[in-house]
Amino acid sequence: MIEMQDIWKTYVDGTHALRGVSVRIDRNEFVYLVGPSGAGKSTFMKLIYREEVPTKGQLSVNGFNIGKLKPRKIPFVRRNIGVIFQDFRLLPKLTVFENVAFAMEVIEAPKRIIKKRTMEVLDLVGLKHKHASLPAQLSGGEQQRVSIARAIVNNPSVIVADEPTGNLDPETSMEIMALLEEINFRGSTIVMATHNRDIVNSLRKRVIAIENGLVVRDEARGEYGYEI
Ligand SMILES: Nc1ncnc2c1ncn2[C@@H]1O[C@H](COP(=O)(O)OP(=O)(O)OP(=O)(O)O)[C@@H](O)[C@H]1O
Repeated sequence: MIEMQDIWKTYVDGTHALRGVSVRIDRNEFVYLVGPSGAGKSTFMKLIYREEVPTKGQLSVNGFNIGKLKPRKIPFVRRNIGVIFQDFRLLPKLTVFENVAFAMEVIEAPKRIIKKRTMEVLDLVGLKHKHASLPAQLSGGEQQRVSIARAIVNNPSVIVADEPTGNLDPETSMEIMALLEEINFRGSTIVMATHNRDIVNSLRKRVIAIENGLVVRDEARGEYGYEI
């Protein structure tokens, strides 16, 4: 569960990226975050995975008070949150298997379990047969599937996806969405920032619209609502 109460985020240069956001996202929800460029969507997500800390307000993720988190608790909170980016962010010199396994190595999982679980998630995203390939040998859609495998390998309760289909063609985007829906169906909460109006309007879910650092709309089974 994610709960924001009057969250402000002001960057060091004085930019108010969020100006009093209050929102509650329950376990197992699937939420689209929409809004114009610069509205504060990425900031909203960075606060959830604690890449940034709120300037003011209360933020709790899975029962942890993110603003007041002790440094030694940060890895524990992060391992319960999977992050997916528009540009995949795979390590270019590591194979598909190694990219995914790496996320388990950092939490010091036993080798045998790493091998089993990594192959299991590669199977889930349909890329078991490409485990020995390098990212550059894969298509964009395949690279995004590897990044999804990496995000889910530690079984996080929350998945944060920042424009996961931004670099993909419509057909590949739909395949990625099917995968995210499957992951949601298996029990993870998903928060996805997107500019993709076709996806939002066809796969209806809760829509939270942010403009100028404020939530301006929050609808169950909402629409994209912007022209571009
Ligand atoms: N590290 C930073 N330092 C200063 N200002 C920042 C920083 N990161 C973001 N901003 C500013 O905060 C505001 C919100 O940015 P954010 O990236 O959250 O928007 P966004 O809705 O994700 O935009 P986009 O759709 O273009 O990705 C913008 O004005 C942006 O320029």
